[in-house]
Amino acid sequence: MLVVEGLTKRFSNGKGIEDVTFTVNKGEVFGFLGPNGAGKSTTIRHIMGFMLPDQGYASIHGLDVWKAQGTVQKHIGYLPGEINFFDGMTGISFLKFMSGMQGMRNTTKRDHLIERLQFDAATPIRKMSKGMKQKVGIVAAFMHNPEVIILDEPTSGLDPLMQKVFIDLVLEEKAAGTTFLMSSHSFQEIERTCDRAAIIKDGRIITVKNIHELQSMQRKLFEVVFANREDAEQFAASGLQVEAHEGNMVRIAVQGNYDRFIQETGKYNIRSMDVFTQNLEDIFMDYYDREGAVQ
Ligand SMILES: Nc1ncnc2c1ncn2[C@@H]1O[C@H](COP(=O)(O)OP(=O)(O)OP(=O)(O)O)[C@@H](O)[C@H]1O
Repeated sequence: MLVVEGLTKRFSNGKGIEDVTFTVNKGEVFGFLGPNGAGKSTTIRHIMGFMLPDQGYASIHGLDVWKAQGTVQKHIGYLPGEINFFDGMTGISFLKFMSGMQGMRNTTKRDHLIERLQFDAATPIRKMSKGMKQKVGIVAAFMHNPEVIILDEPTSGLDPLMQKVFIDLVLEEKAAGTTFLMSSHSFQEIERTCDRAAIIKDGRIITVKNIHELQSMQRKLFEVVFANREDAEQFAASGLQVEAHEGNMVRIAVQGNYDRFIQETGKYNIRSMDVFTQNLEDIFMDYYDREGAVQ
């Protein structure tokens, strides 16, 4: 459905993207992950046909996004990373304007989305918070039932409840066969929605992983408090990866395989247990540190 092949753009400051290549199949949700400045938005702007690459191309439905910009954009819903709407409009007047551009008359889906995202669309955009603007942008990207939806950090500015609503929306559209490309810093969002994800750093794709591989890259820290000190000591000496040990508390790092951790904890009387999950940035950094060179 979406093909990105050798996409290269060098800005005059030496930054940009280099030989970015991946494909997204119909009905797939494809994540695009990487630290700030890695090249996610630049790649997405090329896919939208807003920028002419120095080399390579992107195509949707077999149509080159640059050459067939007008046709291709009819199939796409797009949420930009930085939303600059027409400040003079209200949310609803902006959405009506966008529907007009898309030649869309049926407003059922638009109204349904506004209801799901719970915001007052009559508010002037200049008075909207970042989260509210983000909601307007999400409605604009979804409301015309596009075949492909491209989202640049869709949940930045949304509270946890709305992030969940957004995830549900993506899953519903995915079930209906919509194809997604989504850049994100949120592991939960990627984990809950994506089939595969590309990791980009310094303008280059480092790797493309399926969601299970990605999950196995995630390290979790378990902070276990034992009923007595001796148990804590024995547990800490059991060969698991101990990050900290103080009195009755032992903090263990687990990556991928939980079996041994569960076996060991099962032997003792435990008073409490907390789990801390690594965020995406930490996973990238760990990954780059370990892998070093580009794969
Ligand atoms: N028009 C431009 N002119 C010059 N440099 C640019 C331009 N657009 C982007 N860059 C640079 O290219 C690199 C990639 O930027 P890009 O916005 O694609 O990163 P990103 O992965 O989307 O980051 P973030 O997570 O912060 O949104 C950055 O170093 C950025 O400063």
